[in-house]
Amino acid sequence: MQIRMTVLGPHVPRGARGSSVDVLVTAPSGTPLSAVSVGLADAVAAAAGGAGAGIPAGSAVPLFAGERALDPDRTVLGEPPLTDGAVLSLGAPGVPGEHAEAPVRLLIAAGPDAGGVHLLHGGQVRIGRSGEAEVPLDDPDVSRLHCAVTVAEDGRASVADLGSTNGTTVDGVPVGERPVPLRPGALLRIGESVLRLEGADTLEHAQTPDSAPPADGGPEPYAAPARRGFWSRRFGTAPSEAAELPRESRPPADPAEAGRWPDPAEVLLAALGGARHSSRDTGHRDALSVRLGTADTHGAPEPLVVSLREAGSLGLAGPRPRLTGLARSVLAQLATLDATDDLELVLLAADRARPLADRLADWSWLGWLPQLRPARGQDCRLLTAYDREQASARLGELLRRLDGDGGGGPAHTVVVVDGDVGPAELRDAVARLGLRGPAAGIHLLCLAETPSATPSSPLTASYETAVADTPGFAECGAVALLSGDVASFLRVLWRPATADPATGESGTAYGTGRAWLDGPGSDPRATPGGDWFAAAVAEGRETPGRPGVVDAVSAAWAERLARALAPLRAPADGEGAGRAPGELPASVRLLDELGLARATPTALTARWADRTRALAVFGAGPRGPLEADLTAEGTQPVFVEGAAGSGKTELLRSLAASLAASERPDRLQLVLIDGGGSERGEGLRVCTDLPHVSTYLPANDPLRMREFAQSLAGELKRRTELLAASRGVPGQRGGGELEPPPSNTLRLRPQSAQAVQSAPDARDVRDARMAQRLLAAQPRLVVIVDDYDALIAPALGSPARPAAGSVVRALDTIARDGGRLAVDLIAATGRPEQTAGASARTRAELLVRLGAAPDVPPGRGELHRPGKSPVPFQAGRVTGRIPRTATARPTVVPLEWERMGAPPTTRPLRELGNGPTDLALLASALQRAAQSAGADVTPVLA
Ligand SMILES: Nc1ncnc2c1ncn2[C@@H]1O[C@H](COP(=O)(O)OP(=O)(O)OP(=O)(O)O)[C@@H](O)[C@H]1O
Repeated sequence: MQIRMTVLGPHVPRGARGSSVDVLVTAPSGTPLSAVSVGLADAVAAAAGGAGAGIPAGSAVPLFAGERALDPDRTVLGEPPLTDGAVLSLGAPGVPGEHAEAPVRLLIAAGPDAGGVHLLHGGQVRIGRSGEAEVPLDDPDVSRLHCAVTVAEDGRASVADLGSTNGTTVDGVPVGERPVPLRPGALLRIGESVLRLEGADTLEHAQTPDSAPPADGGPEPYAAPARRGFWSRRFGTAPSEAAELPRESRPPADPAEAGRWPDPAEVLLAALGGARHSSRDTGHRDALSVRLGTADTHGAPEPLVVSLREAGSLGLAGPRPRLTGLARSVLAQLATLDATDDLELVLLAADRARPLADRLADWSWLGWLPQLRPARGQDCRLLTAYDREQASARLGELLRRLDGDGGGGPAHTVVVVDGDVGPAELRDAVARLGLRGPAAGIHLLCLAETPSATPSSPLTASYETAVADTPGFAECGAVALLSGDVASFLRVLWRPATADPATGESGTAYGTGRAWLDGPGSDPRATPGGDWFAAAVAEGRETPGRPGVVDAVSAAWAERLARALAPLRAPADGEGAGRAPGELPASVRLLDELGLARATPTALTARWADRTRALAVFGAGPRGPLEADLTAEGTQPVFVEGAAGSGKTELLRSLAASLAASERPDRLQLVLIDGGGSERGEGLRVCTDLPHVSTYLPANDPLRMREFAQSLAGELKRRTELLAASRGVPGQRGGGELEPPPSNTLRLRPQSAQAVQSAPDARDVRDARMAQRLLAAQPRLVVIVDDYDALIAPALGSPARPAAGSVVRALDTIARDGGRLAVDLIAATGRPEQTAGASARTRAELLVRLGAAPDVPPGRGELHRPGKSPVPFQAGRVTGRIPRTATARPTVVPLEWERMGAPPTTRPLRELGNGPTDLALLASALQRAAQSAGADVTPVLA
């Protein structure tokens, strides 16, 4: 399990360098905070430049979530408040959280510093540009101390101007220095900002019956309505048909539409509400639609909306930081309002013209969003690119989808292209995505740094600069250009829609857009570049006809929103909805699939006590570990087919290891056979340290092979006779009352271990109950055979040749009768044509095909069962060498956002070629567990 969180250092002013660190915690689920608290403290100390940062030494490092002290032994990683995106403070309580009981909230609904939600507890708050203001507002047209809002004890609010330069209005009526009432819902305008009060009664009203408590229940004490409630309040049930969005958004005439385009503050509240899904799924009429700002229509703000589905791609141009503020608002809306599982976000921020630190400051907040996690098997930890290599990887993944390699995964992808991407081939790749992407559900959000459009720098200049500097900008079907002295205005322009030459219809914009974008010349008006734009400006075709005020939000706002969304995970697939094979990991550790990342003797003893079964774990399946209980009916023989190098031997080792982890060695024994002898490398010999292995037979020596075959046949016979005896000899007391075993298994429990220690020859057992007890006490025997084909058809001159037949015959008996006798067979073949007629194959209940598809990693396979559809899986790996630290204890490593887009193989957890293998770790832990359990092994076979 991996959790990303932020740890704030003690007594360091917020924002000071090194005062906080983002970390990635890797630990088995259920790990208490105490196991990582020292690691967290070390990470903070390292970020602050070593010791002396006021961090208490030793293990007793107090940690807080907000003001709340966390009990290190009772707070568990992965559970609230220790979920993805959490913020902890070290040594001292953190900043107190806002209190949900506040009677009134002040929302910054629109403007260049939109999104703020301020809880008013009563008394006066001053609003202004100054740091002195209780509600600071980064709006250049707002005075330093602009106006004051006072909440009386009865919850009623009033507002007064504080002698501002540009004045204050409430619902269009100017406000002087004498306080006037400010009712919930009334619009308070100062500078370019719109503020709105929500009273306690509005809040209660907003709570709908399906509101869920916040997902983290932790340090964010907002009383926001849950997201589901939020949407149902506005839309009722989600419209399922995609209706066309009006190209020019009009003020909603229908009051039911009033909340259709939530302002940034409402978006934040929706995110903090923490419900799992928004109802804006792919079929929703407003899916992928975003509000960019507001135009003033008779004093009422009218949303400026662009649908990415209609525009294909959207270009934003203007000076920073307003440009980034607008882009954040757009992305926050998509991440919050569109269904999490339907949307994927990708960031390309590899423009070397800007220092990496600036790019990280702009974008690291995105890293917390669940929509940036790779869900289509992309080779990275986040869908981000901060350098050319990562940009090339991201673009490659996206372009492959244009070529039909869709895979499973989210329906829509929005790619943020922040400035240039570098070499010509990458620029071309972005342009291709801009042209063909929308038809495949891939939309660009192109950001270009340009001067603000002013009388001295016309719109066309902004557009030309944007097209020249940011690839993909020329392909955008709609562009929003920031304008005005301080870039607090914006203009939205659309490319002219043209009829589809094929049908003559003007369908959705990207449909028609594609027609003319794909081939310049297919429409005479559609010349690439700025001609359409110049024409639009000349014709005054901006939409709407006058500038609006931009919605821009701060980095802190965006990070807060993203952290709130971080713990949202895709829900489990519905029954029968398997994951596409491409989504399986390229490699998995068996220990992770076993839930035994820390293979300690205690954990193993607990596992043995917990499951007295023979659990064979194949690896990672579409919905968690793929496993089979060999004591259940219809699970053996297990037969594995696969070409050389497909991972057969490793799979057999994993099966052996998982069986050993599921049952005590005195109750389950492993018999291992390398059918190709010992010349073929390590084979199954590496498993012989597992205390369960009673026999290892490399097929080299005919003498040993014959002895083995005899002893195996003898054991099978003994068990067959015991079984017959246990079913009772007619006429004998008690015999007739016996029930047959419930399945093909011997599940009977031994009543006394002593009774079976002196196990007499089965023929001497005359009493059925005694026979039953004896049978139940027989250890289960699992025979695992690699290179079975080499036994069936030994090479000419092979030393195994004279004796192979006797071994094969004994194995045939197991394939036929083993289930009843608690003897199981697992066999693998590299030459399926040689083994097609073998009983193990013809009777196989579980058939594994490894490497069935081309170009799959070793260990990728499918499990076939008669009459069922095959299940894809990635076999567990046990002979990988992983640094001991990774397996033995949880780790805390600083998060390097700029490296999250690189292939995960470069992370410190990769196999290093030193340290013990997982198999060796497991074997030694099993030995110790067996010792302390007193589980002596008396090999069943001679
Ligand atoms: N599940 C796995 N995950 C990662 N790597 C694997 C996995 N299984 C096998 N490999 C790697 O693939 C290579 C081949 O594996 P293995 O020897 O198990 O294949 P095989 O099918 O038994 O081949 P052969 O028939 O030649 O013996 C080895 O280098 C192994 O480390």
